[in-house]
Amino acid sequence: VVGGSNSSVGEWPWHVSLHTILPVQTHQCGGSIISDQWILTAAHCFDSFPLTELWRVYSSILRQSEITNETTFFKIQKMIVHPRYEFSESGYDIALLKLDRPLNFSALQQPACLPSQEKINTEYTECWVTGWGYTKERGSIEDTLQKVKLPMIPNSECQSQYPEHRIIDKMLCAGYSGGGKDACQGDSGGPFSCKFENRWYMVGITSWGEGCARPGQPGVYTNVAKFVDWILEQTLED
Ligand SMILES: COC(=O)c1cc(NC(=O)c2cccc(O)c2C)c2cc(C(=N)N)ccc2c1
Repeated sequence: VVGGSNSSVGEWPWHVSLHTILPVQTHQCGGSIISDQWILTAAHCFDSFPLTELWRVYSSILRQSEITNETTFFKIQKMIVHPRYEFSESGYDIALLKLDRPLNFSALQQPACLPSQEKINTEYTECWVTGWGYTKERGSIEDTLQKVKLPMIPNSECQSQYPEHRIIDKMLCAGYSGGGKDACQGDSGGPFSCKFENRWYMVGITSWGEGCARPGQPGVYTNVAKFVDWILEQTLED
């Protein structure tokens, strides 16, 4: 996250850290708890690491330095990448991870609400992106979970800022025209969370952007409301 600040303990209890263990263990992506056994994240996180055995899921983490060999983690029992995903910029950048065992909800690990289909995104005025990703384009993974408040941008305006891309209705955009605040590499898969009537909704999944925090190059997110049917089909079936 560029231009953000440190989160505090339990501020984003649905935000999890996804690590790969080879060649060395590292944080790769964020994810969000949506039920006691399912994590929502970005499909592009698995482009280079498609094997479930390579991944570990850490919940109730504020700092990456909390993670040691003794820290408990979840393994991935099942990985479902959206069938229409090809690469971030073409959309459908969404995946579901079934954990090897249910997690116990607590103040430090609990789900955010899935948005309702009809709730149009323009109603959200209090949205934040969070993550352990880079704080600048040529950056590195942050120790403390960062947060930054971002305004949503109408897709028409976002499309005009990305003339070489197709900004589809299954994407949403957020950021300041002057840049300076944005998600970045390493924040992928994490939540774009919006508070509405005293509840937090998982409105977006951090997906892509041209560089990070550049003026006129907003962040692009998977529009979760457009995938709620798919999410329920895949997770209630089990
Ligand atoms: C693998 O890339 C990502 O996962 C990756 C690459 C990005 N964009 C880049 O152009 C970039 C950023 C930093 C370093 C870098 O080399 C690149 C290409 C990303 C940009 C944003 C955003 N601005 N909201 C969010 C997630 C990104 C994830």
